[in-house]
Order: sequence, then C-alpha cells, then structure tokens
Amino acid sequence: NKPRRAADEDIREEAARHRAPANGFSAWYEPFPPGPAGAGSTDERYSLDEIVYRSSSGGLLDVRHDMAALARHPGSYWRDLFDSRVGRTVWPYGSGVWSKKEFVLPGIDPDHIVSLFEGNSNLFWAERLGRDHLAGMKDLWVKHCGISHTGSFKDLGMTVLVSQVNRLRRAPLSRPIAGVGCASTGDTSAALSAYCAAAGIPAIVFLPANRISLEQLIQPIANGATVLSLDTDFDGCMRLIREVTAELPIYLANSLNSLRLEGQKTAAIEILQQFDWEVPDWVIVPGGNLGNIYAFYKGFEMCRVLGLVDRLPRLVCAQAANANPLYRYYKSGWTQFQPQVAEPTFASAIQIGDPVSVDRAVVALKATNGIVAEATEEELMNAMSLADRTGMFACPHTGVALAALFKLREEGTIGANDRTVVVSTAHGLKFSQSKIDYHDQKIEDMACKYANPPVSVKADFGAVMDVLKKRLKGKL
Ligand SMILES: Cc1ncc(COP(=O)(O)O)c(C=O)c1O
Ligand SMILES: N[C@@H](CCOP(=O)(O)O)C(=O)O
Repeated sequence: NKPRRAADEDIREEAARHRAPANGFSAWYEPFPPGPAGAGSTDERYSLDEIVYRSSSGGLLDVRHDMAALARHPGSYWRDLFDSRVGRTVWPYGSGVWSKKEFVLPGIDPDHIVSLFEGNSNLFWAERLGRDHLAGMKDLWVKHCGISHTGSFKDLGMTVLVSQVNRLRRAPLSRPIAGVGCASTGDTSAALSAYCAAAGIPAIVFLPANRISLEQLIQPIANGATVLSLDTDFDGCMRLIREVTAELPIYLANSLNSLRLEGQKTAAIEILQQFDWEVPDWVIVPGGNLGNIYAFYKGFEMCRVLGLVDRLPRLVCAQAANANPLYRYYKSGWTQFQPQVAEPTFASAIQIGDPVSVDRAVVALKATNGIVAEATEEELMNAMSLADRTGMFACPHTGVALAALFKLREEGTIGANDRTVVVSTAHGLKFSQSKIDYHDQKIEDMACKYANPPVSVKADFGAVMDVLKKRLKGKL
C-alpha cells in the first residue's frame, strides 16, 4: 500500500516530490495542413511558449508532436500507461485529458496545470434507442462529453489552453498577459471563465446578445468574467475578439488557437480506451466552428500512427440546416466554400456561418472517408426528444447528431451491426427553455411529435384517478 500523503502536503506538492524525469517528448506549432507523419516537415515552426495563432502566410497553425520520440515506445506501452491512470487522483493524471499528457502538452510542468479533473466522461450504451428506434442497432453509444464541469466538451480544450497561459504568466517566462478572451455561443465562454477563475486569471467573453441560453449566460457571470453582450451574431463576436487580441495583451481562447484541440482530441482517445482499444465504425460529431471534428480526427490518427489501434473510424459531421456552410461545401464536392449568415437554430451553440476551422474539417473528413449531414429544426428537436424518452437528457446539438444518425441508418449507410458513437457535446440542462417550448407545443410550424406536457389536475383523489386511468388504459 502507498503511504498516505502527509497532512501538510497537497496533491500538487505530492506530485512534485515524485516528479518523473524529463521524458524527451516535445511539441510545437507548425503551419496547417500538417505534412506527412514524422518530425521536420517544414522549416516554419514556433515554440508553444510563443503567442502566435496564425502562420506567416496567415493560415492556421497545428500543434505537432515529436512522433519519432513517442514511437520509441510500442502502442501497447501507451495503452497500458493510459489505462493505469484512469480514475485516479494522482496529479495531474486523474484528469481524462492529462492522463494522456505525453500526447497533449508533454513539456508542461504539472505544477502549471490548471485542471478540474475533466474528461473520463461516460460512454452511454443507448440500448433502447438503438433497438427500438433504429431498426435493431445493438452497438449504439453516446459519448457524454457534456456531462462535465461546465456542461460541455469545451472543458477538455480549456484545461490545456489555460494551463499554457498559466505557464506563460508565471516565472521564469513571466509574460505580460492581462487576461484570456473568447467569442462564444455560450459554451467556450463558460469553460474559459471557470478555468480562469480556478487559476486566478482574468477572463473576457464576447457573447452575441440574446442568442445564448440563460444557463450559459449565468456561467461566466458567476465565475467573475468580464462579460460583453454584443449586438451581433457569433461570427461578428469572433471578428471583434480577433481585432482586440491583436491590439491588447489578451490571449485568444477560441479554437483558432490550436492548443484547444490538443485537449479536445483526448475524447477520441478515451472512446478507444473505453472500447478496450477497439475502433468503432462510425463517430458522429455536431459541427459549428469545426475545431472539434478535426480534434477527433487528430486523436484517432495519433493512436493509429503510434500503433495503439490499427485503423480509423469513419467520421460524420452533423450541422443544423439553418447553419450549414460545411454541408453545402461537401455537397459541392468540396469545390465551393461559401460563408453564410447563419439563421437562428435551437442548436444555438452551432449557429455559425463562417467557421474558423473549415479547412481542418475537410482534412478530417477526407482522411476518414467521412460524411457531412444536416438536420432541420424539426428533425433535431424530435431526435433529441426521442433520445430523452429512452433515458437521456440530450441537448439540441446532440439532437443534430442523432438526426444525422437516423437518416444514415434509414438509408442503410450505417448498418444495424455497426458500432456507432454519437458525440453528445453539451448537457441538456443548459438548454432547458428549448425543451420547455417543445413540450408545451409552443413552437411555430412544428408538430412536436414527442411532446409530453404536464397535466394540471385538481388536488382531488377522484380527479387524479381519472387522469391515471386514462393514461394507463389497457395497462392496469
Ligand atoms: C454544444 C456544442 N456542440 C457542438 C459545437 C461545435 O463544435 P465546433 O465548433 O468545434 O465544431 C459547439 C461549439 O461550437 C458547442 O458548443
Ligand atoms: N460553440 C462555441 C463556438 C466557438 O467555438 P470555439 O471552439 O472556436 O471556441 C462556443 O460555445 O462558444
């Protein structure tokens, strides 16, 4: 048995005492798209300690790992190492993200890490939904990335970004970073505010006024962030935060910053781990700014290249029909990308018309023989509500992914025996108003097929019995 930690020592201090020797792994920024696997594919590279979001030609950047160094260990070494860390409190490996530290930010001192023990999210076996509503699917799973500290998958990326900012601000680097800022449809802002509050770093969030849920709005307010409610949409907020971060010493926290994706990619690695390192056939991800679909690809591809698994799943990116620039691009045979002014959607966190990571998404989809699907408002709300009827409490974005699954299953693209994972990106409780409107049948031009409004009854035994007998007719 391990001796108990001394009473005057916390888990960071305990970890510092047991600090592993430097492991020789490293990572840096390179221009996107990445070259072939292996180090040294380009001369342009930047240390992760530099504050840089774009390449010299104005393109995206990507975090690149020294794959040759990681490949000195066989895949079985990494599988065993990651498995040995699951569900522990050893700093920082108890986090689902930092349990894969060598694949994420290998060089960061654990003492600089800002973690809320994120990740390790539930992989839910959607037994009834698959069997009863998807023509006998037996191997349907929902990765509940939204059952997390701030209620969305953004925690996975934000722990990495805020940890790196913490490192930059502290000695010996001592960079004069006044705060960290983002534009947001409500989830990035919640995660940024929570991690900054935990680290004591100022957070600044730009939100499109009246376009995010009340639950999302209260999160940064409660965490003490500077909240700017702007009379524009998300794309307008994004343009503004980019201008502001170019002018002021405010570090940019949106997924344009490729550090975020290093954390988000661990959800893909976690899925493989939860299946005992077997690769699912399909993974369906709702897409907005399009960083996450690439993050999933990166996680899967890294595991393939390093021999933890031997193939990639096929990826599906699902968009709301009201905010579908990637879907249109895909339908054009990847010939014509047209940004759009996104229309309101119940999946409000993906109401994005000019996604920053469109080129990243294309790489991910082409490499995985992927598909882009779309869902109308009625389709996504019905899919979400039907999933709820089978024991989930899905958010509308998960509804978009589920609606895509229904279509692909119906047309036979996804087979009854295909192991399929739907990525649930946020907690349904963050979007309760849309559920209330659905169940109240208050949505214009929507039949709300699965509405289940509460029944108002007189507090009287007879009246209650009448209602129950009617409801349970034939079952009593
Ligand atoms: C709940 C939710 N689902 C899905 C997405 C889409 O992720 P991405 O922007 O990385 O495509 C977002 C944010 O955009 C989100 O907040
Ligand atoms: N849904 C996001 C939109 C911004 O995406 P990001 O990944 O680029 O930060 C949000 O919640 O703000």
